[in-house]
Amino acid sequence: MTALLSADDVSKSYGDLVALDGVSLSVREGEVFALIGPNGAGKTTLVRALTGTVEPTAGTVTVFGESPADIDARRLGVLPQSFSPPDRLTARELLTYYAGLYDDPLDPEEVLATVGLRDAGDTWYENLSGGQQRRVCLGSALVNDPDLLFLDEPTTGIDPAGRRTVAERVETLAAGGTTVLLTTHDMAEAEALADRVGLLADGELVAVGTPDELLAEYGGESRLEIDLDAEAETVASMLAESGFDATTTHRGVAVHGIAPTEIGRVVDVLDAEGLSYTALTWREPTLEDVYMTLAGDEEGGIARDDVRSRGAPAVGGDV
Ligand SMILES: Nc1ncnc2c1ncn2[C@@H]1O[C@H](COP(=O)(O)OP(=O)(O)OP(=O)(O)O)[C@@H](O)[C@H]1O
Repeated sequence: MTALLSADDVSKSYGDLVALDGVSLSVREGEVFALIGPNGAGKTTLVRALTGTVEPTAGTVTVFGESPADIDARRLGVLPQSFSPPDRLTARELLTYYAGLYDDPLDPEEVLATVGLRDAGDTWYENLSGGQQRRVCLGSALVNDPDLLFLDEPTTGIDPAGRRTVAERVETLAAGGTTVLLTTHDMAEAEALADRVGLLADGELVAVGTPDELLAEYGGESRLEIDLDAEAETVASMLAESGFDATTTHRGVAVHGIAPTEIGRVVDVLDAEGLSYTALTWREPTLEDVYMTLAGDEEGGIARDDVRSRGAPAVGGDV
């Protein structure tokens, strides 16, 4: 498939601060691409470079094969991280206004319903809740039915049901051929929605791949988590004496490198030693584990230099 959006060795500095450091990335037509990474990693700066609102210090960006400055803005939908529409217009008036900027927009009523605001359509923007305001802003990015949609933290402040609505909308748009690049701190959202995920840290793209590829490479093993009343160190060493790879966690003990069929053997050891536990949970790796491995070094993840020496950033396909 064609690369609809690409960044080639893009860097951006603000004085001495390097916000982006040689980022290369391409997003294919119809793909949903999620950018994840810690606060200050450079996600918004990359979105702004891709949408042409920030001029890279070095490197090249192309959108629809052209420089962002030359493209037809009507083909883009952009939800910035912070966006302040006029306060004293209602949700309906705002979406009608934004629709009026385009030749062939979606019906504002339909967009209002899509973002779950039909009942609040006549409320001034300033009187909407934070999540409702975010929904209006999202609606404004959808109203021109864009070919390429940038969503910078679209679900921040939106409740779980609303997040599901947004996810369903993104899935519908992607199924209809819209290309979506989103940033998020919600790892479950990224894992569920994205065809590929890119992790930015300190301005560098540390890894790119499908969620499955990233999980296989950086997610670690499945594990059995045991919530304990007893002393975790004692339980971990007893399990270790029985040949299990057990480590302590904040809730008890985790047993690594076993198959689900071996859970009974662990329980046998606990029972034989008279150790009580409050819960046993089988845990498959998630994108949050990937994130902690790659970007959680301040919280105990591995150093990114180690990751680079293991062949990052791309774990599968092209970057
Ligand atoms: N206009 C600017 N002037 C100076 N520094 C900036 C500017 N915009 C961003 N930065 C800096 O660039 C770095 C990357 O910021 P950016 O907003 O891209 O991060 P982010 O990954 O989107 O963070 P968050 O998850 O908190 O939204 C930060 O250190 C930020 O302070």
